[in-house]
Amino acid sequence: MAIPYPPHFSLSSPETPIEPLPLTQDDLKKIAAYKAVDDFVESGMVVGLGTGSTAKHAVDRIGELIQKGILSNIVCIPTSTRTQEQALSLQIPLSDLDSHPVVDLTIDGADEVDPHLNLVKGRGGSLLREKLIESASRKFVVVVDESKLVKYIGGSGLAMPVEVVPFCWKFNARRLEEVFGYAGCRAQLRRKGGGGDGDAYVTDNGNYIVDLYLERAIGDLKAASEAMMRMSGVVENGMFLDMATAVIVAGSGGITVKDKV
Ligand SMILES: O=C[C@H](O)[C@H](O)[C@H](O)COP(=O)(O)O
Repeated sequence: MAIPYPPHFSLSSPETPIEPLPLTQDDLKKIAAYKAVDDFVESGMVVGLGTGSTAKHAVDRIGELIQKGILSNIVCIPTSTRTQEQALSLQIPLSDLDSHPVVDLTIDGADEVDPHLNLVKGRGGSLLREKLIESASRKFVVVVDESKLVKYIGGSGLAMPVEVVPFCWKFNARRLEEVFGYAGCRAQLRRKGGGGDGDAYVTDNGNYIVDLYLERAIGDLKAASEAMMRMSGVVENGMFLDMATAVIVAGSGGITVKDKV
């Protein structure tokens, strides 16, 4: 059941009642991200910082609570250079997995969430560092607006990202199309600016991304993920299976928290 929004997201007050404006998608992202920080982050923790337009709000909130002295003795591990820059600008103390191999909690967004809390991630290009840090996390809390909920992985019809080495990327793109031909797979190199003829988009790790577009369900997700990871030159894939411990969904009717069962 959805929980109504907390008071600090209220758009009106008894003193100054106003006609509530409809919440934008970014408002919903912020609501989910703030709830995750307020409910899960505690002083003394090692916290993984996700990447993307939803995770950005969580990083802002952590920075704010540190500045106010509400959170202390925290060290954070960013999942991308973009998040690292944001955290540095907020004076959030940073570390990495080499120094802190066990992470208490990571908060991150997702591109798709299925009913079993399996995820697609990486449309922002940060899947490899995200999977590394989220796999090392005791808790992995996902924050999304309701548009990210899908019936099955790939069900949005949008990209399923696969990070590949630049060397012979076309060969690997063709192999991915062949292996997932039964799901009507089309593989496309991600390019800067999203156009069809620009330079290849390059990840923080110097790799390329091949986006898979599926016409039908890919079937056994674990088998599909393993099939990708068996290909030389495939570095990581955007399916995050059985990793999320909780998903916070903000929708027009309120916040829903889905826990892993
Ligand atoms: O690489 C990017 C990440 O996996 C993001 O967490 C994911 O793409 C969701 O991003 P957003 O919150 O901007 O929709």
